[in-house]
Formats: sequence, structure tokens, C-alpha cells
Amino acid sequence: MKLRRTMLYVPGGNAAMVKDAHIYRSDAIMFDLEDSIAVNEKDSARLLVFHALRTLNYEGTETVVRINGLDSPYGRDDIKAMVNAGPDIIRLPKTETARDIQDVEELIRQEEKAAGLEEGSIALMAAIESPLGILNAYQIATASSRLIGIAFGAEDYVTNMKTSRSRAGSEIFYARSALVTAARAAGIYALDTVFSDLNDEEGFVEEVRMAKQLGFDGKSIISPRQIRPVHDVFAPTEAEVEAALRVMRGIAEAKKRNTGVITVDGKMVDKPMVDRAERVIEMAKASGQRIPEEELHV
Ligand SMILES: CC(C)(COP(=O)(O)OP(=O)(O)OC[C@H]1O[C@@H](n2cnc3c(N)ncnc32)[C@H](O)[C@@H]1OP(=O)(O)O)[C@@H](O)C(=O)NCCC(=O)NCCSC(=O)C[C@@](O)(CC(=O)O)C(=O)O
Ligand SMILES: [Mg+2]
Repeated sequence: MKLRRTMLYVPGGNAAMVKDAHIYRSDAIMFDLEDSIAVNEKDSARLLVFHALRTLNYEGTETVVRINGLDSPYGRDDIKAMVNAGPDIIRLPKTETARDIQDVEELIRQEEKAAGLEEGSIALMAAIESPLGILNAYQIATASSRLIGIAFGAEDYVTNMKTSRSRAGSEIFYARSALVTAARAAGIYALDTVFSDLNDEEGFVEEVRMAKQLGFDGKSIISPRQIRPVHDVFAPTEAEVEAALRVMRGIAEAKKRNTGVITVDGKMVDKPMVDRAERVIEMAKASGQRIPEEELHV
């Protein structure tokens, strides 16, 4: 299982951050060429990120570049440069329709061909940040076989909705639910939006818990300080792992008796609960938790 719990935004114009971003061990680093870059710095940021990707070793951390949209003067140049730089993923911001993705895909394909690269070498992600994008979420999520995930952008979304962000997040509840449902239906990753108040650690952890509970795989983040809390929330607790192992042991016993339904800890257990238990164990293993070898073969 590929973990995408944390995708750290790194302003593409900041040389020191671009050079060192991987040392904090987020699951992915995302060099930004879009909204954190002033208009007069677009070209220099693109060049900086291009050279960084070509020359630096990010030691296995997944690399992502948020490009500018094709409706801006920078999107085409970003695609050309980034296909030649070779990040793992290109992320398109403010995606509103399946067509937006198909247009980007076609340009990537042309650049791959021109550069003599294997077609499909670069994956795509789409950030959805508007009401129209949310209404089209499933069409976007299924627009391309390169698309490995969709991400929510709440700051732009609430602006487009003529509201603002609250701590409880009621104004983005529908959008979050719609986006994660579309991702699950398409079988791709879902990433929650950034939390901008770096001093509100409690509010951040509450938001991460909610995102996990809604079904998200992880979160876009803006600071290395936000990595540990997200990884802690997404790691199954010892009690969750132990409960999952009890389910697996119970179901192994049930199979011997030719029955598909059993009770564990007084609760009925059947196929969906077994699937969830398997996922908890997979997440625990992927997060580096040790599961005794004999337990993996029940
Ligand atoms: C906020 C702040 C300036 C604070 O800096 P500060 O330096 O005060 O922070 P400190 O904690 O003191 O840093 C301690 C050490 O970590 C280093 N360090 C910090 N942050 C680092 C980092 N990100 N990458 C690598 N390194 C980092 C730093 O260099 C220092 O290193 P050192 O000096 O060696 O000790 C900084 O974090 C930052 O720029 N963040 C990214 C902001 C950004 O990209 N925004 C755009 C994306 S959102 C958007 O567009 C909305 C959206 O589209 C989003 C959606 O998708 O949801 C929507 O619509 O919603
Ligand atoms: Mg945005």
C-alpha cells in the first residue's frame, strides 16, 4: 500500500525549502508553481524546481509539482518543463471538468513523446476547488488512467461559495463528502485540504481526525510541523490492531467450521468487517508497525 498521508507544499521559489523539503519525511513533497508564487517569479520558480528535480536526490520521497492552470499564461510552460524534469506526479489546480484533465494529459503525452519518454511515465492528480468541480467530481476522477488521486482545495472553494472557513467546517462538509465519495467510486486516492493556522494544533488534529473518519487517505499540508500529527492520527492504534487481529483469528476459525458469520467481542462479524480488519492490518504494516509473523498467516 502506497502511503499518501502527508503531501507537503513547498513554495517553488524558495531555494532553501526546495533543497531540504524531503528531510522532514512527509510521504510526498509538492513543489508549488501556482498560488504561492508571485507573477513576476513564475519563470524563476519553474527553473528552480526543474533543476532541483533534475539534480537533487529526494531519497525516495514522492515528488509532486502543482502547476498553473492552462487558463493562465504559465500552464503550458510548466508542463513542458516538468515532463522533462520528471517528478512522480503533476497536480492540476482548480480542476472543474473532465476536459481540463484531458487537455493536460494530451500536453503531457506530446511532451513525453518529444522527450523520448515512455508514455504514462508521469502520473496526474486533480485538485478540486470550486462548486462546479465538486459537482463534476466523479467525471474528473475517472477522466484519465494517469489520475492517481483527487485533492480538495478549501480556501478557493469557500471563496467561490461566498463564505469563509470555520473551525467546525460545516461549510465544506458536503464538498469533502462528495469528493471522497467520487475518489472511492473511481478507486483512486483522496486528499483533504490544507489547515492554515499553524498555531492551532488542537484544531488541526481535530480536522485530521474528521478527514480520516470521512475516508480520506491523507492531507495536503503547509508545514513540516504538521507531518507528525497526521501520521499519528492515520496510524492504527494498538487496540485497533489487536481488535483487527481478533477478527482475523475468528474468521479463520469460522472458515474451518464452514461458516461466514461469527461473533468477536460480542459483536457480529461478517465480510465487510473482515475487509476493514484487513485494511487496518495493512495500514499498520505500511506505517511501520510490527505484526508478529504468525498473525499474518491466520
Ligand atoms: C507558512 C510558512 C511561510 C511558515 O514558514 P516559517 O519559516 O515561519 O515556519 P517554521 O515553522 O519556522 O519553519 C521551520 C523550518 O521548516 C522549514 N519549512 C517551513 N515550511 C516549510 C515547507 N512548507 N516546506 C519545506 N520547509 C519548510 C523552514 O524553512 C524552517 O527551516 P530552517 O530555517 O532550516 O529551520 C511556510 O511553512 C510555508 O511557506 N509553507 C507553504 C505555504 C504554501 O505553499 N502555500 C500554498 C499552498 S496552500 C494553497 O494554495 C491553498 C489551496 O490551494 C490549498 C489546498 O490544496 O488545499 C486551497 O485553495 O485551499
Ligand atoms: Mg487553491
